[in-house]
Amino acid sequence: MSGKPLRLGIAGLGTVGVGVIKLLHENAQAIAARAGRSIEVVSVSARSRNRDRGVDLSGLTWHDDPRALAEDPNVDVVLELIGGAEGAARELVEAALLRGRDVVTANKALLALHGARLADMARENGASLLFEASVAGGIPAIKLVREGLAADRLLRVGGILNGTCNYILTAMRESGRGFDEILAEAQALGYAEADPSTDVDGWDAAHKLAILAGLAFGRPVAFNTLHVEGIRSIAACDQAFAQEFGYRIKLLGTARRGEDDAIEAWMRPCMVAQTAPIAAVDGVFNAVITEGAFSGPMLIEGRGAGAGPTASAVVADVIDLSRGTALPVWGTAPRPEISCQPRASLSGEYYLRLLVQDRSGVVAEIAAALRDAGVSLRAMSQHAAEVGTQSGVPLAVITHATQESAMLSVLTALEKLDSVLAEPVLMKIETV
Ligand SMILES: NC(=O)C1=CN([C@@H]2O[C@H](COP(=O)(O)OP(=O)(O)OC[C@H]3O[C@@H](n4cnc5c(N)ncnc54)[C@H](OP(=O)(O)O)[C@@H]3O)[C@@H](O)[C@H]2O)C=CC1
Ligand SMILES: N[C@@H](CCO)C(=O)O
Repeated sequence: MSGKPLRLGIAGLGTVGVGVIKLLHENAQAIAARAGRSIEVVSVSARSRNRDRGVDLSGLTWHDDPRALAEDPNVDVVLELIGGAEGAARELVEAALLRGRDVVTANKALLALHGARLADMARENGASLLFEASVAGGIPAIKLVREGLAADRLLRVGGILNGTCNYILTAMRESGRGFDEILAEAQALGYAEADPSTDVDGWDAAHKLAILAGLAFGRPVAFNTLHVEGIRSIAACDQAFAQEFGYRIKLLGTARRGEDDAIEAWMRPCMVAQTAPIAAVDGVFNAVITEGAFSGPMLIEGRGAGAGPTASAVVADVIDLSRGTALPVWGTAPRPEISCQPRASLSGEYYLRLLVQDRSGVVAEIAAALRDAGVSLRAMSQHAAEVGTQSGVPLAVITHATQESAMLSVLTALEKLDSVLAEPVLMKIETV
């Protein structure tokens, strides 16, 4: 074991930052044995200096400005655990990389939006940038794709990448209650943020998918070309229809390699068969799926968030740096960003749910809209009006395989019908 410790500067002392300090303390011996030397925290930064964080910070250098960690001569590795694609987090990471200093981060927004530029900065300055904790918390998703499957030609990556959404969808299904009620419960339990939009509107999961896709296909994807939908529109009746048709609803992300290496990538609520392995991934758990031309399909399930799982991934990156095993950011020499194919080019079976007037001729109007777009029906069901709701009944159809462009035409036609009382809900039926 080397006599010289590896010295860390930690910016951000919230859930993850404090989790890292606790893990380094509680598992110090095993970590030092694996890293080949001891790992020491020497400097820290957060907003509020006086907050009791439940860990002993005495003897550590405190920086009010996290960017000072990039220049602190006693720091070997900077840990960015602040969060956010812009502001202090981005400034710190860029400042550290520009000085050739190695960085470990858990920040998926930063990587998804600025990964291409950060990879260039890391390469140009001989620094490493590691981010295992940014995707699916404690699941070693990045190592799986970048290292374990390095020899394969990946055809698909994705999975369930947001624990808050998976918790909400699971609780809705199990209890029959609506989205708003379960969201409030998730907030009370500390799963969802006070402003839950990053989670429930799909952005957090989409950031993670973009990172996985970048690693799988050896180049960053242009994040603004990903199709992103959240789960706010899912109602109790959708859960009931899903059950009836033999499906479960999951916020699912997929990035798929198409012909000529074009990339299809989306994050959206989907129907998956009740018998599919991913349908059984419930509650706050995440699952990462890969499919390689040589390795075939794979699914890993685990805790995608929380202090312990996330700190475990952060410290694994630190151990890699200590061992000298860090790799290029996207696993290969940097290549330019690639755009995802437009939504209209997708295809598959679809679930379409409407709230419609309960009168003669309505089903014929809807069937005509589907017929005009060349969409064939596989199944249809109508439920009684929910007690206490306004007039209108939920009606759902399952289509045979079709182009998404055809389903978008159907939506346009339905907008013009007086019999359709609310915005339709369209979900892809995904075979995983
Ligand atoms: N929580 C989780 O389960 C997971 C989180 N992540 C990622 O890890 C990162 C950290 O998340 P988490 O620990 O939950 O976040 P928290 O909100 O719990 O902590 C953020 C920390 O950053 C500090 N901070 C905020 N702004 C500044 C600033 N301008 N200057 C200095 N310090 C600042 C805060 O200081 P103060 O405490 O003084 O307010 C706080 O200590 C994020 O990128 C997140 O996406 C990834 C996987 C899972
Ligand atoms: N908010 C995320 C955890 C951080 O990645 C989730 O619910 O999965």
